[in-house]
Amino acid sequence: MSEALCVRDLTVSLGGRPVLDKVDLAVGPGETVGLIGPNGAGKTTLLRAVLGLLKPETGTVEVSTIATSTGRPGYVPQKHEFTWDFPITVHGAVLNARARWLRGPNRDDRAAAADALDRVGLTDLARRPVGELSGGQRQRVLVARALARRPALLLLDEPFTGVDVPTQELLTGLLARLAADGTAILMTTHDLAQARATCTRICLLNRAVVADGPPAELTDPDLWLRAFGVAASGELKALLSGTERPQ
Ligand SMILES: Nc1ncnc2c1ncn2[C@@H]1O[C@H](COP(=O)(O)OP(=O)(O)OP(=O)(O)O)[C@@H](O)[C@H]1O
Repeated sequence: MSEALCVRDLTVSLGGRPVLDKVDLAVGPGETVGLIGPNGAGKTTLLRAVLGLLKPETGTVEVSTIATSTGRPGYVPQKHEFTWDFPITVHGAVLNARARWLRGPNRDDRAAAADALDRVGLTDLARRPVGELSGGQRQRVLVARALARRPALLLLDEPFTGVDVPTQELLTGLLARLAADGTAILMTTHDLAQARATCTRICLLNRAVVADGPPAELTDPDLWLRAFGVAASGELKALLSGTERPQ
């Protein structure tokens, strides 16, 4: 398999209700795919299914073995999913992402943690307890934890939510460098401008895949009507096509 991730015909139900319906999605090395859809569309569920945390009703999820050199894809969850009041430093939280059952960290683990902290600009805060960090700093800890595993497939759940402009720029540059180095990236976002700036492809999801293609090609109002139940506004289309907002 040449794709880092290949999802085929994936159907998932939660609490007896269908949440994903026959989803097909592939992400190749070096691609950055934005998963966009309304609240409740199934974006997080799709990431969780890729991580093997949910059992599909039908369909398959294949993650290339190259993409799992450390066992699983890298995963950046939403900030509220991490226990921030746990008494651990930034360095400890990142090193911990490489923890193995019944063995302490080795030299490679320490080097990977130091490199991940450096990439997200947190080296100076390495000794700070995670509970004392701001929202944007916490987001960077979560990214560093994922990067410490040196994944070839990186999944991010709304990485740009609640972060300031410098942190957005840091993350955008970091994702671009990772993609240039061949990392396959799949991220959910509600930030269309950020998606256009960051993603080589956008997958419009509303339980099923409504469209999948380069951002500039997804300007058909009907696609947005089907994905969000609203017509694509001039602003939305301008954002996606990279043109100025119409007056
Ligand atoms: N554990 C669960 N049990 C039952 N239903 C669930 C469970 N988790 C999620 N759902 C439902 O599945 C649907 C998809 O949820 P999901 O979190 O994947 O959406 P999302 O696209 O990530 O939404 P958002 O943009 O709001 O984060 C929602 O209707 C949600 O209520």
